[in-house]
Amino acid sequence: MNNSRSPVRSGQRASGEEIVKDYTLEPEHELRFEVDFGTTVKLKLISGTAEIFGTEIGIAPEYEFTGRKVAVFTWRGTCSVEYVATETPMVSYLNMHLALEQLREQAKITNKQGPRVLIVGPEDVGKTSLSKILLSYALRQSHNPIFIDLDPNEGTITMPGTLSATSITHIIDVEEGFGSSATTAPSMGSTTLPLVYYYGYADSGENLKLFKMLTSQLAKVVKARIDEDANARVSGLVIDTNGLTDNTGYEIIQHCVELFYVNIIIVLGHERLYSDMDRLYNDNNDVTVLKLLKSGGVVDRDNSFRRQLQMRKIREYFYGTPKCELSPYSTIINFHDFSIYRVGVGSLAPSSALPIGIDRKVSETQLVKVEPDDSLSHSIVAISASETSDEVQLLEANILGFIYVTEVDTAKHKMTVLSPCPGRLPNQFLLVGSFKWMES
Ligand SMILES: Nc1ncnc2c1ncn2[C@@H]1O[C@H](COP(=O)(O)OP(=O)(O)OP(=O)(O)O)[C@@H](O)[C@H]1O
Repeated sequence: MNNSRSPVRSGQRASGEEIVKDYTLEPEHELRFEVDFGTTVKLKLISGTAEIFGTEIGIAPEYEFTGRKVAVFTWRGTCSVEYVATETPMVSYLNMHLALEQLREQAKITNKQGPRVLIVGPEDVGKTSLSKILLSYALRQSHNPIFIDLDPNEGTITMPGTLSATSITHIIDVEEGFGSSATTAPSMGSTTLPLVYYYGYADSGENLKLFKMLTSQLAKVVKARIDEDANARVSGLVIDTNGLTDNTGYEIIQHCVELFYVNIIIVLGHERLYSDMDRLYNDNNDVTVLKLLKSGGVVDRDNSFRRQLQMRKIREYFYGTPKCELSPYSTIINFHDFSIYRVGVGSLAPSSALPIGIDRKVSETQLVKVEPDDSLSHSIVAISASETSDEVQLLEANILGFIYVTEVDTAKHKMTVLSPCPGRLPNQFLLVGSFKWMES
């Protein structure tokens, strides 16, 4: 087989019928394919080298994809939609990585912090994919950057609705994404990663005050980790965000730049955002604003596809993936052993439901105690690490894990919940957000 080309075989199974297709990729070409939920595409590299969002794929294994949009790229050298693309921005992404590596080498010499990269842009421009590429390339060069996921929509690391940080110490799995690589990262020093906060909303601007509060907490812990871990300090940070192109988005970007001492802002696929950021940081010598092209392969995902992605992520938390199945435990818990809270305005009854003359002033970060009833059924509930019921502590505490409320029995004051581990829940303080899931 010609070493400068990478033949790839893909097979799609729809209603039991298997179609096998062979593709030969020229150097710097990309095979792109979209797989619907309920359909499976298997992919096998026959010879040569290829990668998926920065992670190299092997020749022997067969990779399976469902509900995914994928690009197989080869330097040397399919599906409901598939094609071979000759124009990809991968060379500019590689150059970006090389520039970051130079900054890491400089940081080693000066014993300073490596690059702190913030990736911004509108929805569906490939921000998460670029994060994966930059992180995977850094890992291949024995660096372990910290990945900060500030996109609560998908819950790239654990659950939708979360804000998290993890150290990248394992390759990012091409089938499972960050999930397994992030949660198997070893903890180092006193600052354990992955670190997860429960924000409870899908959009970072939905409860801006809470978002800022949680990201500030996250930044404190990341800073502590960087202070005690020289490799993390040199490797730097890659921060992924969700679509931030309006005024609230600009506020979030500036907040993140300050919090994480960001020195490189990468704007993907949005001219106006680039020129606004460039103007904003023009006088700031510490921050460089760069623009990179959006890959032609990035696909818009409609609300229904995004919802399916969220549901899959929740399912995977409890039941694992085909490669690593988990068996969650169903447990009955008493109402009086737990305190359940909701955060913010959206959780409250309308003012018209309050007694006449009672005024209600609710802050976006006010906690409201929830008395369990049927409305709690099918909710995803986070177990807080807080040691007390103090409002600030509860809001600022990280998350120990999640449970799913299967059923609420108000007569017996009991709830049936699904938990990833057997035995008692690790804490009595629970937080409920806006995410519901129907176990099927
Ligand atoms: N080069 C490519 N070829 C094919 N599909 C791609 C390519 N790059 C990204 N995608 C797919 O496009 C979709 C959107 O990409 P991605 O999640 O990286 O965008 P995003 O900007 O992070 O989105 P969000 O708005 O959720 O933050 C994903 O399903 C991803 O797998």
